[in-house]
Order: sequence, then structure tokens, then C-alpha cells
Amino acid sequence: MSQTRLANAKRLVVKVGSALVTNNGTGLDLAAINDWARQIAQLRDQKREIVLVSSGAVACGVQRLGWDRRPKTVHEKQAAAAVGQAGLVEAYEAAFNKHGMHTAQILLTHDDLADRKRYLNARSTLTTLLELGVVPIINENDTVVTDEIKFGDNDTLGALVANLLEADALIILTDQKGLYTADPRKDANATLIQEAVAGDESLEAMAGGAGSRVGTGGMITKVIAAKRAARSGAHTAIASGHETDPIARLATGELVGTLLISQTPPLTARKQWLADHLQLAGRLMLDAGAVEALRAGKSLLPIGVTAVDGEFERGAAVACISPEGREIARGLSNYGSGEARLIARKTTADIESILGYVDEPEIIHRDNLILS
Ligand SMILES: Nc1ncnc2c1ncn2[C@@H]1O[C@H](COP(=O)(O)OP(=O)(O)O)[C@@H](O)[C@H]1O
Ligand SMILES: N[C@@H](CCC(=O)OP(=O)(O)O)C(=O)O
Repeated sequence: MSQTRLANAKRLVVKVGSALVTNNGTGLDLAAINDWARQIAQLRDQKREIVLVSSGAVACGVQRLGWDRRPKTVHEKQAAAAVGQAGLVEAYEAAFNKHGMHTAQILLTHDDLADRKRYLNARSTLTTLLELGVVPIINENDTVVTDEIKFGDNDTLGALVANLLEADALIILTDQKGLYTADPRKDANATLIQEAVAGDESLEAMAGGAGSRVGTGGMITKVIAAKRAARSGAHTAIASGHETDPIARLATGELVGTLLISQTPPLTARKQWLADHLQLAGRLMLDAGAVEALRAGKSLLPIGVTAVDGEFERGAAVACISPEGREIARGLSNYGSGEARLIARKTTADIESILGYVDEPEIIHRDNLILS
């Protein structure tokens, strides 16, 4: 059934990683880029919509600047990305032109997707490009990102784009055949997982970090990306870009690499946006009763909050932490951190006498809350 679902996928996000786009970290693999363009053009002929999330800006910049190694400092990487991003989109535009198609460059930061207005704008621009038959080529806006606001790896960005566009599938192409039971570079006995449920916690234990000096994130970010993509109903395939026609074959429903299936009912668009808030302004510590209430779909009341961590304003995105220290949910706080501290452990009826007013009876309303 899951295979049929990929065969029926109309809107697909394809992510190609640094480990694949580049020749050993310096320069672009133009043959590979031409090959992906050919496969994507085939899918366009079948009236399917494809968005490409591509890494490779830093690697291309390193080559253009004539450097003999990847830079170490952030500002050198950002400079290389700025030079190389132009080369990256030139390469894609030339490759797609051969099939009578155009590409569009989209550079995103986390802030663009965390702000609801900009999120909606990004969505309408992307859907307009798809209606025009243009292939959006998305990368992180490396020039302006700082550690606090960056996606870091493009797997996360691919998942957020799949959420943003409510795509049916996320295809992550990398330098390994898929997800193995352990990093195959380190464990010769590792075996390939063919199919699993996205979000299955045992998968995170199998996945390790990046295997090369080129890639960022490794397999763990791909497994987490699949969990995230599943929230809007997208299945994720992790496959090798060195296979013959991996994109085209996956899109016919063939099982190539690892398929991580979405089994959870898709979240509403608003909850989806909330789930995509990667930057949290603070933490609310909950007691066991509150954890149970949240899991049962209820709102978070002040009585169940034992402590408040961080400084934040009303409306900020905060994490809800269980007594064992696990994030069990995140949501938008109806109270700033100062007020939240005053009403923690108190009944809703006490709020007015403590604060002199009641904004909302709950700290986080269930409509603004999402279980992790
Ligand atoms: N369980 C695993 N299965 C497969 N690959 C793994 C696993 N754990 C870690 N890896 C490493 O993840 C690497 C792919 O991630 P990365 O280097 O970030 O590539 P990309 O640039 O395509 O995102 C592989 O080369 C591999 O060494
Ligand atoms: N934005 C960076 C790529 C980030 C990165 O390497 O991500 P990944 O392909 O997931 O290993 C670039 O274009 O060079």
C-alpha cells in the first residue's frame, strides 16, 4: 500500500545532499545534475510537481575561488556559499533548459518559515512556480544565517518544505543506499532497512552523523526529517543518488533504498506551522498529571506547570517538558515568562487575584499545542 502511495504522489520534494552534488567537496558533479534534471523532466511530463532542495553552494564556491579545501570559519563558508550559489543555479538552469524547463532560485532561512506571514508568502510563491511548470531550486540562505537561526543541514529544510507544500513524498538522495541498522562506514555488518514507520524511535538509535567531511547532519537528520515530513502526510524515501534513475523509479512506486511511511493523520495547516517552529523561547516543566492531560488532547492549565525556564513574551513558542526531562509537546504560551512563573502551580480561579486580570484560563490552549 505504501508503494502505491508513492506511485500516486503528485507533489514531490527531492533533496540532493552535499555528499552527492559535489565531487569530493570541491566543484559540482554536472553529470549527476543533468541526470536528475532528465528524471524530473520525465515526471513533469506525467503532470507531477517537483521541488528540488539542493546543497552544493559551498562546494561550488570553493572551486570557483580556487581554494584547495573547504573553509573552516563561518564567514569563509558564507562567502563561498554566496559565490557558489550562483554556480549551482546556473548548473541547474542549464540542465533543465535541455528539457525546455526553467528553474527558480529560492533561498530560505528559519526566520522565513517561523514568521506566519512570510511562511504563507513562501507557500504561495512556490505553488505559483509549480503552476507555471518551473522547478524551484531551494537552498538555505547561507549568507545571512547565524547558528541560532540556521537549519544547518538540508534534510531539515527538505522536510519543512514538504510540510509547507503538503507534498505527498520527500525523496532524500545521498551517498548510501538508504538507512542501515548502523553507519555502514563503521559497521561492516550493518544491513539496509527497506521499510519502516517514520517516527519509530528505534530508527534514531541506528542513524549516525555525517560520514564524510562534505555532508552535514548525516543519517540522523534524515530520519528526523522523515518524522517531520510524516506530520503533513508525506512518505520519505532515502536512497542512493548513484543508483540508476532513483527519482523516476521511486515515483513509479518501486522500492529503492529505505521507505519511511507516514502513518499519522496529517496535522491541520496551523498546527503544522507550529510544529515547524524550531526555535523555542523557553520551557514549561510539567507534572505527571499535566503530561497525561496533554496526551489526552487537553489544554495546559497553570496548575500542572511546576517551573518556567527562560525569558519569553506572550505568544512565544515554548516546549513542554515531562518530569523525566523529555519534550512531550510544544505550543504558544498565552502568558509571558514572568506571569507564567507567578501562576505556575495555581488553579485557574486564582489567576485573577495573582495577576489582577485573566487573559486566558489556560497557559496553552489545545488549538495552539502539538504533541512531539
Ligand atoms: N545508519 C546509517 N545508515 C546509513 N548511513 C549512515 C548511518 N549512520 C550514519 N550514516 C552516514 O550518513 C552519511 C550521509 O549523510 P551526509 O554525509 O550528511 O550526506 P548528505 O550530504 O547527502 O546529507 C553516510 O555517508 C553515512 O556514513
Ligand atoms: N547550504 C549548504 C549545504 C548544507 C549541507 O551540506 O547539507 P546536507 O546536504 O544535508 O549535508 C550548501 O549549499 O553548501
